[in-house]
Amino acid sequence: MSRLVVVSNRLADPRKPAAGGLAVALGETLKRTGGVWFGWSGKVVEDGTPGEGALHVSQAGSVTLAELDLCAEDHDAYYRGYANGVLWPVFHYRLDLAHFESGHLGGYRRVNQLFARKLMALLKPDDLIWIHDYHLIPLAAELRAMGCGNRIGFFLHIPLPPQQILAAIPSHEWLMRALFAYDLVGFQTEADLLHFSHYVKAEATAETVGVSQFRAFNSTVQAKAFPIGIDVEDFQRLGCAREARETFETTRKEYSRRRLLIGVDRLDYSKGLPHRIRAFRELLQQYPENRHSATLLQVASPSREDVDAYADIQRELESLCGSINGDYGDFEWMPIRYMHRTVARKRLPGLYRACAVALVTPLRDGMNLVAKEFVAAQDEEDPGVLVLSRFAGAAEQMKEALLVNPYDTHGTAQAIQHALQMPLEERKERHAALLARIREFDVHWWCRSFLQTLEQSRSEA
Ligand SMILES: O=P(O)(O)OC[C@H]1O[C@H](O[C@H]2O[C@H](CO)[C@@H](O)[C@H](O)[C@H]2O)[C@H](O)[C@@H](O)[C@@H]1O
Ligand SMILES: O=c1ccn([C@@H]2O[C@H](COP(=O)(O)OP(=O)(O)O)[C@@H](O)[C@H]2O)c(=O)[nH]1
Repeated sequence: MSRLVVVSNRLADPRKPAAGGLAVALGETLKRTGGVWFGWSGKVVEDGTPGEGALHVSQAGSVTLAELDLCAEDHDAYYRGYANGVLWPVFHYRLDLAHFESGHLGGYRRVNQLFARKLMALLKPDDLIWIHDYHLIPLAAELRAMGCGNRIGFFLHIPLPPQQILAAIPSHEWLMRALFAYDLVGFQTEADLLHFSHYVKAEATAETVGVSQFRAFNSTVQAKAFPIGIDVEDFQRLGCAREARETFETTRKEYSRRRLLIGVDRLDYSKGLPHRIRAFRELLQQYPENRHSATLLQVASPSREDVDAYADIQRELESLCGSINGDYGDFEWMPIRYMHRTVARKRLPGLYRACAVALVTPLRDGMNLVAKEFVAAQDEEDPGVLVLSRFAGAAEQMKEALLVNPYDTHGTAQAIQHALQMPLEERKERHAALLARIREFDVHWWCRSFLQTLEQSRSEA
């Protein structure tokens, strides 16, 4: 069997807990398969030379970690400037937040070339290479230019927007052409795949070959949707451990007279946090019976704080929470408990289980693993209800949640009220259907089906 080489910007020791869906999912995948995990070390070297970086190789159980340092100039242009200042907002349909600067694109290309050079030195001819996410779209093209003949797959963890939005990126042709250096490109949803298909047909006169192959630029790439999942059993085991049980008990005790709602998100404008808070205010306004009983626990995990748009969203969120607590709260009850910190993963199952309703209401999200974790953590005899944005990738698979349009404040408030009032039988039915689906399409299904398809593209070739 081929060795698996996973490449992503963010990596984490798979033996330790991680925040952020990609690190969590890849850690769980690699713990099983073993192999190499190559990525940025998380270290930024002040005064380092652009295009250079030290590589640190270490062993973490069955996984070899290969971690690359980046100099401050490269990191700023590649991660903050291009990946999170252009690709993240545009791919989340937020052209208004994108800042196009040619220097950032230069840094993005330089870091992808550096990744390619350092990775080439570690590769064996039979390795199966799996590259992840928007930070590294051109990596396969750089590797090919250096003579790499291995099978290379790519998975995009974030949405792919419609052609007209993608085309606003000044270098969109170059970026999308780079996808044709892969053997297989995976998306989170059928909607993303459709956008890819429209784009390559309209902008690159691509032809479809067979069911899921696209031919353009003298290359053929296979493209398919592989919705990412979680390790349901592992998450449920985590829920039985001491820390999760303690969290459950203390939360239940502390809020014994309340109905709890939970939100767990990175503090990111794509997560729709201000919209959610406004819908919660509307709930208190329209359905006053919830005053003094409903409490929203909102975890907002710090993220990308050096990008301006993230500082803006933090200010907006904090001012909204403050104004609702000021308007509605009293000595006995505060409507919102807002935490600007990362909650340890081992505590999350207990927190989710203590809550009657989860609010997962992004304006746009690749998948959203929190939605799946909330379902996995519930007591099957008395489950909580998931209120889920129709614009999260998870909505394609999780139709038994209460699907909402987060831009519709009134409709979202109505759905929250429905969730709080839902009879036990209906909760159990919806939960059982959701649990069955996240079990069937778990993280191991995701990994297996992607890698089998990539392997098959090898035998076809
Ligand atoms: O690495 P950061 O800049 O700190 O950001 C954390 C990760 O955020 C994004 O996660 C996405 O992947 C999840 C798993 O597939 C998916 O459920 C979620 O909808 C996505 O937003 C990003 O794509 C990762 O690269 C980041 O590491
Ligand atoms: O305080 C926090 C916030 C998030 N997470 C984890 O980070 C991941 C977030 O993934 P998701 O797909 O929901 O969104 P992303 O942050 O990747 O966009 C989930 O596994 C969460 O359990 C965590 O452990 N602690």
